[in-house]
Amino acid sequence: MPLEGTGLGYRYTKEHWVFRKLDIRVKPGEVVGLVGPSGCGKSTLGKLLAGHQAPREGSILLNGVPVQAAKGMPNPVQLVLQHPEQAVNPKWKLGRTLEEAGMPDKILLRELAVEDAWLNRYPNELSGGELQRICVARALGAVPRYLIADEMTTMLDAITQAQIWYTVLQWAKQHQAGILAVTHDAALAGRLCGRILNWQELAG
Ligand SMILES: Nc1ncnc2c1ncn2[C@@H]1O[C@H](COP(=O)(O)OP(=O)(O)OP(=O)(O)O)[C@@H](O)[C@H]1O
Repeated sequence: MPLEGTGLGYRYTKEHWVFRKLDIRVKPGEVVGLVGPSGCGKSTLGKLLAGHQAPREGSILLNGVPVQAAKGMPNPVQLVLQHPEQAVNPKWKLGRTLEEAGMPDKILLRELAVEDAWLNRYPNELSGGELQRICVARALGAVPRYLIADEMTTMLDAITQAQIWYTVLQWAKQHQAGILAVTHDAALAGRLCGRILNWQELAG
């Protein structure tokens, strides 16, 4: 069940293509790092792969068919962003946010050190690291085939970063899910990933 982008092109304005003719393939169970300079288009690519934006050119296929969620089901390609406060509804208590994609099981919540009391709070009542644990729980609770982790732990302290990645990698292994980790941190990518893609090679 590979996730495959072929001949991808995207532009925000008429004049400027962020990238064109980009090919990328991630296999089930693979942990792939994507590194490249600021502004080159990594986050844009992540949004395309997760279906948040449609490519202007090219196709994105999951197991040979266009990526789409079955009716009433969460997207099989989940995206976790760097800033969790931008990814949740500020007016919803976090229990509601978590339930939206299907309540993650208790073991996963415990492994991510999500406390029950947080579910009864609003996003602005948690720290960035606590809120990011909720966002990771929500993404994995959707039981995705692929996780796009876009600078997922960049803003967090080293211990929280390590805890979150440990849980995510264990989960991915158990579920044979693929991961694309977008990061500036080549050392982190080296520790986590079985394969590293350099933007320059990818975008030609
Ligand atoms: N909504 C938008 N409207 C116009 N241009 C945008 C928009 N979002 C991103 N861009 C531009 O598209 C290019 C790629 O942005 P993107 O966020 O994908 O890069 P990135 O590689 O993820 O960068 P960084 O590593 O700094 O997060 C940049 O030149 C950026 O300014």
